[in-house]
Amino acid sequence: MFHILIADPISDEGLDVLVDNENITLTKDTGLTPEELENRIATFDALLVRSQTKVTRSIIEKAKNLKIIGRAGVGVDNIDLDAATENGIIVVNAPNGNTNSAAEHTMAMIMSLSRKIPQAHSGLKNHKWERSKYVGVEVKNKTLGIVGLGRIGTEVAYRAKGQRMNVIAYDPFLTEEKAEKMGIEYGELEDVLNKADYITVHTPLMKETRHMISVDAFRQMKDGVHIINCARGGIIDEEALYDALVSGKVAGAAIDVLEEEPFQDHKLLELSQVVATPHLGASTVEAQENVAIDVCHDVQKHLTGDLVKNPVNMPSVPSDVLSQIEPYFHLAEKLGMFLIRLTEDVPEEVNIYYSGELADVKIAPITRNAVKGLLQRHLGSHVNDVNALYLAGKKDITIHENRTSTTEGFTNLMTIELKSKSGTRSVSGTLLNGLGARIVRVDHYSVDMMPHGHIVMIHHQDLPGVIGKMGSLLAEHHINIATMQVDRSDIGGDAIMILTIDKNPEQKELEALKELEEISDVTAVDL
Ligand SMILES: NC(=O)C1=CN([C@@H]2O[C@H](COP(=O)(O)OP(=O)(O)OC[C@H]3O[C@@H](n4cnc5c(N)ncnc54)[C@H](O)[C@@H]3O)[C@@H](O)[C@H]2O)C=CC1
Ligand SMILES: O=C(O)C(=O)COP(=O)(O)O
Repeated sequence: MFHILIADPISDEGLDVLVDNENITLTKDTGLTPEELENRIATFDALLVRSQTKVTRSIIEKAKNLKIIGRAGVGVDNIDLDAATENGIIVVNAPNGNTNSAAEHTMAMIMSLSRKIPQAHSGLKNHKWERSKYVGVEVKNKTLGIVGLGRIGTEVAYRAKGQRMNVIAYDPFLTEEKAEKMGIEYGELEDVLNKADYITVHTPLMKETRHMISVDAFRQMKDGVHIINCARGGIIDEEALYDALVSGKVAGAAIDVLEEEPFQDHKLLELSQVVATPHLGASTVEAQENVAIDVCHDVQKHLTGDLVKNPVNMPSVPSDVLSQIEPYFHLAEKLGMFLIRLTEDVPEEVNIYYSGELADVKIAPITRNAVKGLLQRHLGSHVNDVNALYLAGKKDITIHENRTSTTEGFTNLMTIELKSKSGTRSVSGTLLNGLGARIVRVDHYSVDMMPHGHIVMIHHQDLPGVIGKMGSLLAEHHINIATMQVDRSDIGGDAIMILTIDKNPEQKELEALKELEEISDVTAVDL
């Protein structure tokens, strides 16, 4: 049974996705204080939030059962992503569902600011007919500067063009060609600041964007510029904005978000040239349904073992690519689990070679599964796809991915090589069409075994009678051999025997095998 805590208001249309699942229980408890959330979180498998709940490191560290945090919206600046990743908790968001609403809200703010609609409305409500006080400006032929031309910025650009505005945009991923195609001007941040009559920000809030609109940025702007922030508080330095408004450098500002929310008492709100809404960019019936449905689908997928569509702390995999690579996840994990048993030394370096069909697919998710398998021996079930690479880094294990053309006759081949102080061990595996996963090579020995069950790997000397002795010894211990593979380097030289047996061997049984003089090493692996 999975327990989901809904800590912010999430649309019922989305929750319906989860309600029908008999393995899921939903607990709605919105408005918890950080301390209350910290005290409650331990029993939950999933947490659903919007922007209001701050999911801090201390909450995450108390969340011993938490597997997924779902953000019904775009911005994840309220979630400590590093802490989530370190603790193997996947974070998913709903990046597409509120784009339109946020863009429409931005346009509404631009128009409100230009025509002083909120101020005039509030005058009338106070029984004041003050037509001359609320003379506005047209937006037609004015230049809108967009900082951050992602989903929302792009939609704002198209709408502004519909209002006959000129648009100039800055985004690290915007090229001159793309700008030209969109019929907008391409600029650096400086150009946007210099040329725009209206400046609207649509970047995420991150280290790089915190206070990107600062005293210095305001200095570069035209006198009488209008500022709009429907993205995140903190992108604009609020002190600098206040001063620029008071000095008249900025004619007006429209604010949907501020650094500290809720913000009913902020000094910016005391200025008549500021119009504000309480973080309403995504607050439409449509957007809330969209984001809730998207995020609930992902939460359900993750809890039932499927891959999610919108991971934030892991690269996402398009579904057509996923269908190609998912069959390899199991093989990769088993190869990692097998290989780590072949050394008692601290792993230092892992090289993963992908060849044949595998050389042409997206390999990063397969690598994560291989590393997960490798680390599980020492780190236990705490390791998962989300934190495998992070934990490997923490243990100073370097991971290299390589694509090669050496297929050794297989249509696909994956080899993992593990380096430690005592040397290099390796294992290769393939997916046989219709027959599933096989381990086909261990170090330089060829084998053909299913990566499944109780496996005993024996290094011995290639002499007549060794196999018989081993068989008799196992029989004495009532151990039945299910499959056996043997390979050797040369006649009478080193040889390898891989057995699958019907039960987990006890230590004393392994010790008994080691006592046979022709045997140099015995390793048991449970896959
Ligand atoms: N007020 C509200 O209710 C809402 C606010 N938002 C906010 O809007 C933000 C943008 O949302 P989307 O457009 O969906 O995200 P997005 O990821 O599609 O777009 C963000 C864009 O910012 C650009 N960017 C990043 N760093 C930059 C920098 N230093 N300078 C210029 N551009 C930079 C990125 O390249 C990207 O194109 C979200 O992060 C969220 O915080 C989103 C929805 C509703
Ligand atoms: O999606 C976003 O980033 C938003 O800012 C919307 O926030 P909300 O879900 O309305 O609290």
